[in-house]
Amino acid sequence: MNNTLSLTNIRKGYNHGKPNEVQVLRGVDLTVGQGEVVALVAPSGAGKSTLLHIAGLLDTADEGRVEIAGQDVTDLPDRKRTAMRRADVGFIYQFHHLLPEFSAAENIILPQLANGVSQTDAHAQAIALMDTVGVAHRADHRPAALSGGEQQRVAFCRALANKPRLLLADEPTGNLDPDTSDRVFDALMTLVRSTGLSALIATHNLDLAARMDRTVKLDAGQIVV
Ligand SMILES: Nc1ncnc2c1ncn2[C@@H]1O[C@H](COP(=O)(O)OP(=O)(O)OP(=O)(O)O)[C@@H](O)[C@H]1O
Repeated sequence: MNNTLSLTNIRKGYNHGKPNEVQVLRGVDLTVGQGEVVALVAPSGAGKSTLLHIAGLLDTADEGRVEIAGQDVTDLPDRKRTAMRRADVGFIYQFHHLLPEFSAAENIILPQLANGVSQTDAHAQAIALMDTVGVAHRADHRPAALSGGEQQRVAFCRALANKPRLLLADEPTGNLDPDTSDRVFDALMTLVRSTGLSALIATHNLDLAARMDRTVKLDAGQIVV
């Protein structure tokens, strides 16, 4: 069976004026199997955001191969990369980035409408997802009226709204106090498990990492055991 994500020998540098002065990723090999939830643990500045952006087709590597669901997407033209990102990848960041002028439900409905889903179906999907993470009763409230934990739960629902194959999360509960982080992480895992999604979740928190299927460590630009 194909892996949902396969990264092979990924290299990425930033110039800072000189050719490749900063080598952030130095030959990363990483896979995420179907339905597998992998923790990505890395010291600050190790390149985990860079790696997630390359895996999610938001950035390109200097070298190496990126495959999503068995398809080599390394050299796809921009238009196809964008289409694949929209259809197949869900992103969650440390900060929710919800649209402030729309309600919680609308924030989850809008990306579905952009993907051609009907208003009725998009609304039903939004409520079902919010129900799974315990925020359905906040559907009509704007983000500013929600707690930090509720805002992040809504952001999880938005990331999953278009039924991606792969979820990429960059410190998804890193902005919350420890108790809230724990509960919100539980909600995320419930959502991920209920959809059978494959996920790569970056965290500094080793307790959270231990609740995933497997942990990979990124250090000095490579995956270390
Ligand atoms: N666009 C860029 N131009 C130049 N250098 C960059 C760029 N983006 C990232 N870097 C550098 O690459 C390194 C890795 O950055 P990245 O954001 O991937 O790390 P990170 O592991 O996610 O860090 P943190 O945990 O602190 O968010 C850092 O040294 C950063 O300064």
